[in-house]
Amino acid sequence: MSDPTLSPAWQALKAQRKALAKTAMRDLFAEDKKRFERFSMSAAGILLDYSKNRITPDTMKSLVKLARTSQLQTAIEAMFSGVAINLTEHRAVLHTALRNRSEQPVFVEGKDVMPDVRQVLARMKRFTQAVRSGKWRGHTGKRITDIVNIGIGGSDLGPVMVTQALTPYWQKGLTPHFVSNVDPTHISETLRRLDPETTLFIVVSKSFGTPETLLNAQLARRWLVTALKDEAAVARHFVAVSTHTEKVRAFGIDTTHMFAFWDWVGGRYSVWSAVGLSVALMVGMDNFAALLDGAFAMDQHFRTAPLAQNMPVIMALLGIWYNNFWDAQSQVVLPYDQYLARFPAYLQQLDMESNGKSVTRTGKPVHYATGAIIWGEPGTNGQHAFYQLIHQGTRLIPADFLAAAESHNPINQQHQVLLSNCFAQSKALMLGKTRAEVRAELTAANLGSAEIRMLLPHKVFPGNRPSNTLLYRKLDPHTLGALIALYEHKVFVQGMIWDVNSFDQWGVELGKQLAGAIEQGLVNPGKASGHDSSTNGLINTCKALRADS
Ligand SMILES: O=P(O)(O)OC[C@H]1O[C@](O)(CO)[C@@H](O)[C@@H]1O
Repeated sequence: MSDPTLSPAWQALKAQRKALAKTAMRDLFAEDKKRFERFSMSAAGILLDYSKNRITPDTMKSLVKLARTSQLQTAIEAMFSGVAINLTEHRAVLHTALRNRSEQPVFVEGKDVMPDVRQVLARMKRFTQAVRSGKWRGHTGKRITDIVNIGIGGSDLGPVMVTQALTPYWQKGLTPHFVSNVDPTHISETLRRLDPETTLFIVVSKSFGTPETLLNAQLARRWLVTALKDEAAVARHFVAVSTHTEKVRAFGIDTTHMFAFWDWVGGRYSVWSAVGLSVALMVGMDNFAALLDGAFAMDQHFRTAPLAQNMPVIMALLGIWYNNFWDAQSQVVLPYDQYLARFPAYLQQLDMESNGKSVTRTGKPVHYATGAIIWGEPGTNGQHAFYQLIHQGTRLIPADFLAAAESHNPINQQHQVLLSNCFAQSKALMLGKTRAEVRAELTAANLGSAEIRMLLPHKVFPGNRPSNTLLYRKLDPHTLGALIALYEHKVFVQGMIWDVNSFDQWGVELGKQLAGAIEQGLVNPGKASGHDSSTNGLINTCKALRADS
């Protein structure tokens, strides 16, 4: 892949950015009454309104040209058809096969993976039915009431986000828990509330070598065996999800109670596999299948729609527009949907672990910005916390608003209040409030001229702050599946254009390596001296503080 910044499309975009520097979106809206129709589209039950962006039809044309320059269509086909596009790990990237609801085979190194995918789904179905119906019982014969997913990163964030998002579909009498942090407080506080006789642990780890997960799983295992006074109890209370049968066996989980997935599924793309077992237990396999269907619908759209009408492509290109041409450093995600409270956290891993890279796929340093900082909170909470900075701060922060037209909890008019806040925020960000408007308002409020002069600069909103709005009927499993797939593909498109490998994560390794030596320093007696002075100082102060207590 050649340097994207050298392409004519990149150069055209630079010129357009200059030309648009003084253009206000409020004027673009005034000039074009059809701006919403022009810059909105629907796919898989989701409407994307991208009219409140600093774009003209020419901008979009150049952005699409940029995508073409990156041979995006070829790359999309390569991903879907099992080419080993994760070059540093020599792996195919096939989360799309996990939700391939067609009869089409998907080949990895000449082998159709679909029979294995379907077989695991069938096993998940049998298992979830057994637990949900009470056929699968704990060691002492009691029904399972609590499910604890032990995993971290992709083995936690997907399951927890999706489970929470689908709360209205939960089976009565079952409660989910998620333990991820190696901080013993996390597992301890969870176990404190649980009854070992009725608790089922799902240990989820692609590698089955992640210390956080294994330590927490060992603690849980000890807690169970101590309480039930029988090693054999593990068989009825522990299942595993992993790609590593041997390691699961070595840990002491019967591999007949193991659900497999494959190394062509990245951790942060794995909720569609047996990694989603906690989701399937809570919402049932039919709803899990609807989640897969929704993702498949978005996959079909992504694979077949022309680039200019392709929702993930448009979102990716808009992200690049702000990231690389307007120097935006972050992207805020604002779900006006309480069920999506963990969606920003989920997207942080999806996006930042995928595109937080500074070398190209062939290992050359990049000289342009890549992955944005992703953050966010559900509306309206964010409004009362950090929106001040988005509206009047010095930084440009493109926003994604997400909202459902219909609530699962239609009480009084409260959902309309939520929606009106959502639409008002994107309108306010786009319009802003000019000096003249503020002056007129203050004058109408009968303020004196000195007071008006003092207040005026504080009350001006620059506006022209970009946002997308994603609107759907209701947050059901199908819609959620489509929504997640939309963001997955957005991340992929950006990675292709930036020419980074979105599917490895070497950046998490160094800290893991160093933690081992530091742990020795904390555990061994005597003063630590083998590190830099800061690290030695922290270890030794920690020991001194402990000795004093
Ligand atoms: O599922 P595993 O192998 O325990 O890994 C957990 C997480 O750790 C990471 O490798 C990064 O620390 C993530 O990519 C992954 O989702």
